[in-house]
Amino acid sequence: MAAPTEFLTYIDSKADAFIQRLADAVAIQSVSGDAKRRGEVVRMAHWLDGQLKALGVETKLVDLGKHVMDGVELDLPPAILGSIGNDPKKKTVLIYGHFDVQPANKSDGWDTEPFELVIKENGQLVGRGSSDDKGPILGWLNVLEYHRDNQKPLPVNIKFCFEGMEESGSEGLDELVEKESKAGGYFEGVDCVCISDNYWLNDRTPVLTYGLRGLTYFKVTVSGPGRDLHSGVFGRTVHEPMTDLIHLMGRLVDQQGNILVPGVDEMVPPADDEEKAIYEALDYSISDVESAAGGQISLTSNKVDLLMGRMRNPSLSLHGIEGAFSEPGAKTVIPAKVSGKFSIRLVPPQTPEAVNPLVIEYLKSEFAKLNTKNRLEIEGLHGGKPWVADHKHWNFEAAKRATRSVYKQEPDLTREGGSIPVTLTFAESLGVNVLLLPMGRGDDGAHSTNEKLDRSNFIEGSKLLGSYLYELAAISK
Ligand SMILES: NCC(=O)N[C@@H](Cc1c[nH]cn1)C(=O)O
Ligand SMILES: [Zn+2]
Ligand SMILES: [Zn+2]
Repeated sequence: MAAPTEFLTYIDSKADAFIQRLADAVAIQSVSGDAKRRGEVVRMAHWLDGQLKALGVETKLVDLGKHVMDGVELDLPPAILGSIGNDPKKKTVLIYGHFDVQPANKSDGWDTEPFELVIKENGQLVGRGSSDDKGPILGWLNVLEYHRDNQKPLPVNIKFCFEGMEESGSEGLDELVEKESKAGGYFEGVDCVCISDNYWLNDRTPVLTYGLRGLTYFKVTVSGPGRDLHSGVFGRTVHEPMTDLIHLMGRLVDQQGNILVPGVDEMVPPADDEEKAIYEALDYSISDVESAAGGQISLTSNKVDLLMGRMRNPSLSLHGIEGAFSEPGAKTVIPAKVSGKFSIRLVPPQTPEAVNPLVIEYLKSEFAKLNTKNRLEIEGLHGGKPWVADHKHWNFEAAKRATRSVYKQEPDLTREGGSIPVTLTFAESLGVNVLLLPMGRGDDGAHSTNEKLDRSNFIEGSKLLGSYLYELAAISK
């Protein structure tokens, strides 16, 4: 059953108001990884809660307790649970999204202020969180607004689960999901789950996503001197922490992306011809990755190898060094304590539990080879397992039908290189199918500078989310 035509025209007619609401959401600097902005994440939770209530959703804010970040104890932002519709004859879908965002500062290289949504002439809506994940969350609100304004019943019952810590390890959420998935819990009766929090492969073909990579994130600290030192006084006189750390970081991954930690790449069985044919059929090219990356830097010119690198192979990325001199100028310092940050994206059968001991043992043995008198500390910051779903399930079929009706295109079926750790928790705790139904394009620049969501993806994407609910209602289980 396609969505009513008046729903589609309503979404078009309200486009400017919907974009203004996105601007209001982007203006709240809900950076979960920045202790100083924790109040903004909480403010975002209250803003979203108010929006949901105004649209007829019964909500509750759930206190997730406290956690320690960078040595400071902080209150976790509340999760929002919501419910609208309770008709036993209708299916119940659980919708997840996150209202926190990655850090962003204009000085990182943004052309405009990251927390002021800019509407560009080419239709791009530029601002932190526009695509990841405020735009998609607001897409669901746009759907609710049509039903409220036109006094139309929703075709399905909806439960919502929105969190404010996804970009920082989803602290506290697994426990909540596990608890509420039990008999008598908030999620009782849920038939399927839908998450809109990833991206198309390119800028033209919609996708449905049935896999995510897992993640394990490390902080490796090398320290020795009692304070920062003058390199003219102490250079070639003491063991320098930065020299040791750079050596360790340089021993993790090679220039072709091969992971040098023994046993990590080897855990993953090679793809056979049948699996390679799946990647060959996807609408993707080397120029898609290079234009999205903003440079001619792809690791290979073989499309299948490139897609396997993103979707079904693990990867190790170096993210940064805390404590290193990073200001403009030429300070001649020997930093006393430096912490390298890196993470590994995991694929089945890898798990953080299986991979972490290999990484820790390797770092220790490489450090021992340095014969340094400095100290090494290794911390696992957060992690999550990879997830793969059955894409032949009726939940995916409903999304396929909705994609055909809104975009007049057949969606590609993809596995995503990123991670949404709670996805597997939903799948395992509820025992139902989980679908990823992205709104944004592959070149949106999520986590990067000048993150954007195209106006057409926001508007057509809102139609897609609504149409999916109608197709879900109509499809046989
Ligand atoms: N849109 C999903 C997403 O961006 N997820 C993050 C999760 C994460 C983990 N640690 C920091 N962020 C991702 O990087 O994949
Ligand atoms: Zn996200
Ligand atoms: Zn993200």
